[in-house]
Amino acid sequence: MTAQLEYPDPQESDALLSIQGLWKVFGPKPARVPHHPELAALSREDLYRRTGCTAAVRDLSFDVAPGEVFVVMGLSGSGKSTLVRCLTRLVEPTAGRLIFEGEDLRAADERRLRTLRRSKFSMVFQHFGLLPHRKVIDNVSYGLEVRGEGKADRKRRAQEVIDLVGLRGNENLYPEQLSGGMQQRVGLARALANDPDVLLFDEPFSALDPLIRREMQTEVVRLHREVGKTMVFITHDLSEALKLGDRILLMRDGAAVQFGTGDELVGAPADDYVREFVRDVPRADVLTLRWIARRPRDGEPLDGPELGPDVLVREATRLVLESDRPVKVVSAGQLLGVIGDEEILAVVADS
Ligand SMILES: Nc1ncnc2c1ncn2[C@@H]1O[C@H](COP(=O)(O)OP(=O)(O)OP(=O)(O)O)[C@@H](O)[C@H]1O
Repeated sequence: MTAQLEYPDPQESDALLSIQGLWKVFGPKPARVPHHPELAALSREDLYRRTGCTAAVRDLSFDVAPGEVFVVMGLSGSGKSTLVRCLTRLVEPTAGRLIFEGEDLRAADERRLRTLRRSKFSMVFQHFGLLPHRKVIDNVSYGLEVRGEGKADRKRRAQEVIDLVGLRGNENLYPEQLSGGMQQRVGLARALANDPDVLLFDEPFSALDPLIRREMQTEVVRLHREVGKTMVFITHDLSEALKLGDRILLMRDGAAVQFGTGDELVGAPADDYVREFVRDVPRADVLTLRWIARRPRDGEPLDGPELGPDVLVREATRLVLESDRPVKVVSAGQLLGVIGDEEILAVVADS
C-alpha cells in the first residue's frame, strides 16, 4: 500500500523557510515508512518492533517567517537535533519538502548546498565547536576565510561582531582561556560574522550553568533586537523557549504536539501532554489580559481604567487590585472585556 504525499505549491507565501511533510527515518529501508499509511501511523515502539526503524522526525510542516525567533522544544529524543540538521541537509530528510527563499533545498546539489550553508545559514552548537589553536579573532573570522574574503575585510568584520557580542579586549586569547559563557559568545560571533539569513541554534546554552545561561538568553534577545536575524532555536528548556520564542513548536516522538506563542501553549494547551509540560510555568508572567478578560456583567460600571490585551497579567495586577472599578481591556477603541480582582487572583494565585 503506497500513499501519495501531496504538498502545496512552492510558496507564494511570505515564509523564509517552509517545511512541508518532513520525515527523517533511521533504520533499514527508511523510505517506505512515510509513504505507507499503516507504518506511518505506528507508535515509535511499534514501528521499531515491526521495521527496525526510528522516525526521528514525523510529518512536520511549518513556516518560519523572516525575522522570527522560532523555537523547537521537546524532551531528549523528541527529534529536535535531527530536525535542525535536516533544515540544511546535514542530515538527509527521508521525505517532504524544504523551501528556503523560494528554492527547493532538496533539489540542490552538493555544491549549491555548500554555498548555502556558508552564506545563508550559521549554526551555534552546544559544545561551541571552536578551533582550540586559533585565537578568538581567528575563530570568529574562520568562516570568512573559508569563503575566500580578504584579510583586511575579515579582520574588520570579525572585530565588528566581537564588539557586538561583548568580547572586545579578548581578541587575542585562545578558547581555553575563556569561561564557557565567553566561549559561547565566540560561537555567536562566529555565526554572526557570515551575516547569514538564518541562525540555527542547537541547545547552545545547555552546557552553561544557570546564571550564565540566563545571561546568554538575554544576550540573544538583545542581539535579535539589534540585528533582526531569523532564528531557529532548539531547546529542551521551557523557560528558555518562553523567553526567546515568538512561536514555539513542541515535539514529542518526532511529531508536532502543538505550535503556538508561549501564551497559547500555557493558556490553551492542546492536550494533557502539553498541559503537564507547562504546569509549573508562572502563568501571570506568560498570560496576557486577552486570556482572562470576561464579558461585563449587567449593571457593572464601565468607567474603570483601560489596558491593552497584550499586557501581561503580572504587570496589570496592581492596577486591577487597586481600582474600585473593573479594568477595561480595550483594543483599537473596542472593549474586549473587563477584568476584576477575581480574574487576576485566579491567575496570580496559581503562579
Ligand atoms: N544516526 C541515527 N541513527 C539511528 N537513530 C538515530 C540517529 N540519530 C538520532 N536517532 C534517533 O532519533 C531520535 C531523535 O533523536 P534526536 O537526537 O534528534 O533527539 P533530540 O530531541 O535532539 O534529543 P537530545 O536533546 O537528547 O539530543 C532518537 O530516538 C534517536 O535515538
